[in-house]
Amino acid sequence: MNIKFYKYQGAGNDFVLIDNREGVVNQPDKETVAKLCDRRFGIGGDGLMLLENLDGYDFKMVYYNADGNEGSMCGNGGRCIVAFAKYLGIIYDTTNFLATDGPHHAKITDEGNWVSLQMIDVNDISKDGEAYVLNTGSPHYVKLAADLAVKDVYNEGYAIRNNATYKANGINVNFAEKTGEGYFVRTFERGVENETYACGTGVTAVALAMAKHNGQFGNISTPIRVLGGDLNIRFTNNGEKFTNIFLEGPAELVFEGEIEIA
Ligand SMILES: N[C@H](CCC[C@H](N)C(=O)O)C(=O)O
Repeated sequence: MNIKFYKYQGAGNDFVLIDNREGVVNQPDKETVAKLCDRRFGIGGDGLMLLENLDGYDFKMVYYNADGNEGSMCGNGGRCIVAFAKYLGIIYDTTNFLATDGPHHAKITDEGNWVSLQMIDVNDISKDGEAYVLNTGSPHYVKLAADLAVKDVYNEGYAIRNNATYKANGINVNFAEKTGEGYFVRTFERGVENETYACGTGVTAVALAMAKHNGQFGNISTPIRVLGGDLNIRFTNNGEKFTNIFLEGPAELVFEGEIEIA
């Protein structure tokens, strides 16, 4: 059977999207997802998303990691599916949709390529040695690093993600380096099991962890550069919890086409 797909990217974090409002795809198996996301044998992407109908919301976001497993929340994917919903004419400039970690509110520009996505509130940030560990919809490990441009992110990230603490459930590993107003961040992603060009829940985790690290309170805005572009995170830290968290950045349709799935 041939299905129509749309390829999006947000700061170089790239996704295959399918309009599943009519149920063209029924819980795709692991092999099908992995093949669609394969850069040589398929379309290529860090993940696959289905946009589905859901009462009470504009749509539901169903997210799979590139390895075929259903993932936790994906921040850049969330921004891309908002741009997709606008492209399909489901929303105009604001939306409320449901993802695996709960309801999300987002705003999108008229041109449809800049999305501000509200993320879940965060109460707990724990420590693992010098690193910070927190859940921004997906689990993240955040560590400050020097000379990040030349760091071996694959091997160091792989070793942390597969150590005794994290091996069973996995974790996304972010390295952050202070630059000017903000940070430069590189991420090894669980479920892709490789470095990606950007990770939305990851840069959100970095911004929150660094506010804790630096003892910053009140309304904070943190610009973050990643391999695939620039993102911004706005939030409030009252000392006990982080609220009003918004992940902001580009989301673009790259191409669309048809592919045969079993
Ligand atoms: N790229 C995503 C994260 C995907 C989550 C996935 N790697 C997992 O932990 O299941 C983002 O922009 O937030």
